[in-house]
Amino acid sequence: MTDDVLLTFNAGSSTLKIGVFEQTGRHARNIGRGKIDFDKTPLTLAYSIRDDRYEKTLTGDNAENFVSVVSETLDHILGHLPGTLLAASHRIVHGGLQFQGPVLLDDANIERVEGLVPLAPLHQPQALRVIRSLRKLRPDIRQTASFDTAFHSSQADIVRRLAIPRALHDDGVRRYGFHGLSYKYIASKLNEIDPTVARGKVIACHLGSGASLCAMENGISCDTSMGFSALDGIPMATRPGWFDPGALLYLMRSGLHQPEKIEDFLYHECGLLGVSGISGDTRVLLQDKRPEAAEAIDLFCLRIAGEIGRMCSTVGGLDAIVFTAGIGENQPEIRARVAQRLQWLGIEIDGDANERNLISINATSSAVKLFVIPTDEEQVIADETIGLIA
Ligand SMILES: Nc1ncnc2c1ncn2[C@@H]1O[C@H](COP(=O)(O)OP(=O)(O)O)[C@@H](O)[C@H]1O
Ligand SMILES: CC(=O)OP(=O)(O)O
Ligand SMILES: [Mg+2]
Repeated sequence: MTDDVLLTFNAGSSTLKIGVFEQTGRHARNIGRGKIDFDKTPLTLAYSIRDDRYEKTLTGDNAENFVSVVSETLDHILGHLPGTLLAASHRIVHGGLQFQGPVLLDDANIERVEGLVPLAPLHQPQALRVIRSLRKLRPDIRQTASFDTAFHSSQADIVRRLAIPRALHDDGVRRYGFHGLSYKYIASKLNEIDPTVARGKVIACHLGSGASLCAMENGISCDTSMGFSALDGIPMATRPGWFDPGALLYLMRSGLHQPEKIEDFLYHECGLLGVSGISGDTRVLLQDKRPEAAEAIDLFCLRIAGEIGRMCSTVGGLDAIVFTAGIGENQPEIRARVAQRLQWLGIEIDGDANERNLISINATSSAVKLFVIPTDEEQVIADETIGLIA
């Protein structure tokens, strides 16, 4: 029997990922994971704790009756927890200027998080609906928040500045950057794997359906590819990455008027899906023989390599590249193509190690080390929570 158990919630656009952790001193140890996939019907909660696996069909509905989804999920998991619940902790994408580290979610902080919805209109509400439902169902459960933007608050003011009038920057129109919980995990894991390299200049590539890059020095964020919103930077599954605002003005004059339509276009119709016309999933595109599929992958790799080049100039060099998240951890072909485009930096990949998804994938002669490190945002949320309430 464990005394204190933590639940983490990572609410994405199509999934709710759940982590179960036990507190061991000042650390959180993972003992379970679960997921609800909102694209699948009937809605099913699948999770495991230690060696036991559970699956439960939910009667609640993603859109209509979300409180009931949370209620059923909570009842089920609480029934199988090997201890008492210390806190329910959430990944929140946007912390704005206010949140630079984890916080307790009291009513005032929930209001502040709510106030940031316009900055992350597709991500923030996903976490908030879980938080609000839990608050309603079980106000006695302590809730905490860990922010994606917080890790980047170390960046120099000039890196965070957009070239627009100063007053707008002061009002918060600036580059924030995201996927910070993932980068924090990568920085700490790299420090275990290769402490010398971790003290140097490292570019981590978080390549999931949302994708970004982060340049770090001594484990501290110095630059990142996402900016004011999670639309900026490199192309993603269905988002374009940097996209000339002049082209957007042109589209608006040509009939794309309503903000909701523009938002839907930018978040759901561009990126790999838009370029290929086939899919936003690299697994599908790499199997497809049509030239549009190959072109989408090629553009993705070109833009990743280009962004790495730009960031080398921010930190003044490069010691290692780390690949992570769904694509970074599982797609050797994409890692190989990015590395090939960076041969001018003295980068050489070890083809065999790369194919096998090993942790270290550079050739011994490579001027830059290359790593594949599976990310774990839930672990960071759990560790931050223990630090917060200790
Ligand atoms: N097992 C896998 N093998 C190859 N590619 C994968 C695998 N899993 C995911 N991917 C790729 O990663 C993407 C999803 O990454 P993930 O990090 O899970 O995204 P997110 O957390 O943003 O939903 C998929 O669209 C696909 O391109
Ligand atoms: C910030 C962001 O893009 O997150 P995700 O990758 O979960 O969509
Ligand atoms: Mg993700």
